[in-house]
Amino acid sequence: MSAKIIDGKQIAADIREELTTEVAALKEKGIVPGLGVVLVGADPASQSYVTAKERACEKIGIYSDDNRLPAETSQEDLLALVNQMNNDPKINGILVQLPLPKHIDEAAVLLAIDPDKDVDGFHPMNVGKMMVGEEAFLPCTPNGILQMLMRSGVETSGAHVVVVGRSNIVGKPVANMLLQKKEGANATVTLCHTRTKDLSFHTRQADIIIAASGWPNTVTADMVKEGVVVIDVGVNRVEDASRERGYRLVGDVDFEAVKEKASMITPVPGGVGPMTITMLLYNTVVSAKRANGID
Ligand SMILES: Nc1nc(=O)c2c([nH]1)NC[C@@H]1CN(c3ccc(C(=O)N[C@@H](CCC(=O)O)C(=O)O)cc3)C=[N+]21
Repeated sequence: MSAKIIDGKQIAADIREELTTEVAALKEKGIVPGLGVVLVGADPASQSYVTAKERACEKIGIYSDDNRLPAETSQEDLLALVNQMNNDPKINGILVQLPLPKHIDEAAVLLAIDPDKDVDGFHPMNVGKMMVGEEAFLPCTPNGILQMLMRSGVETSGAHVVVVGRSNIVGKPVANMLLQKKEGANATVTLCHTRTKDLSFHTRQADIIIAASGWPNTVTADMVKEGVVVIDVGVNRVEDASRERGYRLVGDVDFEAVKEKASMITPVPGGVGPMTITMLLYNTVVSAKRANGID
């Protein structure tokens, strides 16, 4: 039997509709949520993500301040811009697109963002709060994954979740969030990575697999049990001359084969990606409300 496809685009559209209503109500009170976006350099994938984020802001009524800086921008200049946004009352959220050029210390930049405007949830203050289960801005991709599971009726409580990939922006935080003692989490979590011995031993035990390795075909059909729920976080560009853009997007999972064994699976594109952007909008609206003493 073929898996039910979890439609990330549709779930994202549902949440964006809720947010649009909320933003309109804020506008009545004279409040316009604002997002400051910073992109350093001209990486094509980063450019397309940032453009998608700005378009999404515009669509739901969030003001976005677009800052595209040359790759040679100094760390000092970048920190000055972050500081300026920290002090700008029109800006409720700050997003510095990662990765940054090698000459810039990423950790120093993330640390410079006001934790109350850190809508990416990457500041160590928010990472720490998330870890201990305190209220914090939650990172967008992991939070999008939890929302997708919840809204698709997937039971995480007591489920064995196997996460593949230990990045700071997906693997580590999603593992942490799923083991929190709260609704929509309460999972038993195994976190696998490049040094894991016998990856398929682990993935075959999984009720839910979250693939965030950054490589196509990391998870193949022989590595999963019948009925597994598969969340594919990968966004890999593979050359494809038949496409207008010259490439197509594939995830980290062998979708066509795995979907024959899974009970539910997310596609790429149209899965986790649209959820990531939506949770960024969500955090920005929450931040604007907090800044104005609402909630
Ligand atoms: N500070 C920071 N915050 C991030 O949230 C962040 C980042 N840096 N660096 C890179 C990753 C990656 N990321 C994606 C966002 C949207 C899609 C997305 O919308 N993808 C569409 C397809 C987009 C396309 O066609 O290219 C989809 O999967 O359907 C994917 C990936 C955010 N990231």
